Amino acid sequence: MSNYFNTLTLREKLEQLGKCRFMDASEFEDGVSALKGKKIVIVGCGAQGLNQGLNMRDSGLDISYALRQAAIDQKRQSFKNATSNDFKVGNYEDLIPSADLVLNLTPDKQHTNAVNTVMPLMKKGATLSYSHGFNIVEEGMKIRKDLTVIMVAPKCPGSEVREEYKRGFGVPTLIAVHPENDPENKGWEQAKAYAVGTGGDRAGVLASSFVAEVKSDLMGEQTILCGLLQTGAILSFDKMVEKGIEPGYAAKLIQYGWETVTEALKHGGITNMMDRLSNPAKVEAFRISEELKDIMRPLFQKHMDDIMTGHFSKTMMEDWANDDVNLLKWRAATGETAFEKQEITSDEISEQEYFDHGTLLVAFVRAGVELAFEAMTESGIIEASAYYESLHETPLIANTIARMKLAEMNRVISDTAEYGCYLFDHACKPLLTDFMKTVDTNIIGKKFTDSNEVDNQELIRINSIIRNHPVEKVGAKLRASMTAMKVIKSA
Ligand SMILES: NC(=O)C1=CN([C@@H]2O[C@H](COP(=O)(O)OP(=O)(O)OC[C@H]3O[C@@H](n4cnc5c(N)ncnc54)[C@H](OP(=O)(O)O)[C@@H]3O)[C@@H](O)[C@H]2O)C=CC1
Ligand SMILES: CC(=O)[C@](C)(O)C(=O)O
Ligand SMILES: [Mg+2]
Ligand SMILES: [Mg+2]
Repeated sequence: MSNYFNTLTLREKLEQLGKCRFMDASEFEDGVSALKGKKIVIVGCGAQGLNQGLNMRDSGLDISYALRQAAIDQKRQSFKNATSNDFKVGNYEDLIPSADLVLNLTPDKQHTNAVNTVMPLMKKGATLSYSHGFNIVEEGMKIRKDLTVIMVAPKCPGSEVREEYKRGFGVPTLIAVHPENDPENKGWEQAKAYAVGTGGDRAGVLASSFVAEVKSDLMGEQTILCGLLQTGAILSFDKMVEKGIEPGYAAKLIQYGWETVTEALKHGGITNMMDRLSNPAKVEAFRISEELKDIMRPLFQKHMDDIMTGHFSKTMMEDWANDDVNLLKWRAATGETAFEKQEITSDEISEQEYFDHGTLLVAFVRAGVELAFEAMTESGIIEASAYYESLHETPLIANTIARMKLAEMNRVISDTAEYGCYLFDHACKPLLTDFMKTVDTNIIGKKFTDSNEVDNQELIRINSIIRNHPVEKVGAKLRASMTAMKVIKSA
């Protein structure tokens, strides 16, 4: 097996990277009918497996779980997840041969192994599905020619896939059909029905490609979504403690601060998030975020380049082959950080105080979202995809930090995302050493200033730069269509 992306010609690479079409609601009018009555078997019952299955069953589909015999015998978490939710569970021999659609929702590092075990048992003409294209794109997995290969990739953690569905909504989703495996021309119909089953169609579906999904997904999770939130959390916490802010307060300001400031981002983009600051604090946050962008731009570009060349996946796969030595070491080290161990105060922090005392957090988010968006679009990823992978998903990841700090984020995201998150964090912290020396409690921990004096011309100039960034333009369009979909639903 070899890297599939690297076997493509430049023309083919650009064509695949540029696949991104926002699908119209009318394209989902057939609902789940292409999968109605079909036997859908999910392999793996973890973060995505359980939550996608719950949604699809509620949408009227026939779901069961194929688990490894050992997981059944030992009643492992996957077995408990499935049986406690009254799903039918069996081993591969029991369930795979009669499956019309097999959803491979095992961790990426297990895909080659899992697919090689499952594929010989699959009936002729069945469909194999992924929620992340790593195995196909980075490992070059070849699938039997009679099988259809599709992808339905929710742009968020598994826990939020379920929460959004229960709210009557869904999460933006990328769908794709592997061009090498669509012998009966049924891939798109099935992928669309699957996206309706998980509720994704209510939030927005992009007709994408395996290539575009993998390259953008890896970039988002390593940089703004997980990596930068981790780096920003640790550095901001340490700085506050060093400057005498009460540690319990500092930890709470970070744990819930990301969630609070990115909630404003979710509703009205960077413009609205920055507007929640006082005018002088906004001017300062803008200045700092410009500085942060200059410092971190080379690192964001390096992550994008290493993802494109296959260097990232090659080195991560070396760690897989080495029993995850680095992943496990880095996970343990994260658990030992002062931020992670600090108990938070029970004192209340008002919503506005998170902004007023968190100027630096806002600056980190603006810098990270814009840099990730810019690095992706400069490399051929289309804007809507880049928006979902940078701005849209940041609040969903911030929600996991609010629940139980970085440990919870790193537990819920995939192992692939977690590995890339640590990689970025370890490179980013030293880059910011000099910058952090300039940081004081006026931008993290306390209010920037009590005055509201500001230069009109300066404010106008800054507002215009913020509002005219391409992520704001595409964001306004995509958010408008999400609201529209919600309205249709409740009518
Ligand atoms: N985590 C997330 O939020 C997101 C994940 N994805 C993608 O979804 C896929 C699944 O990831 P995720 O949900 O994080 O995975 P998890 O680690 O949460 O779950 C993995 C499940 O697979 C089972 N499993 C592990 N190894 C094997 C194996 N060799 N053979 C069969 N089953 C195995 C485990 O059960 P047991 O060990 O008990 O057998 C467990 O139930 C990945 O492709 C990931 O990139 C996409 C978007 C977001
Ligand atoms: C949650 C998600 O979409 C990630 C970050 O891509 C992942 O967990 O792999
Ligand atoms: Mg993702
Ligand atoms: Mg991912």
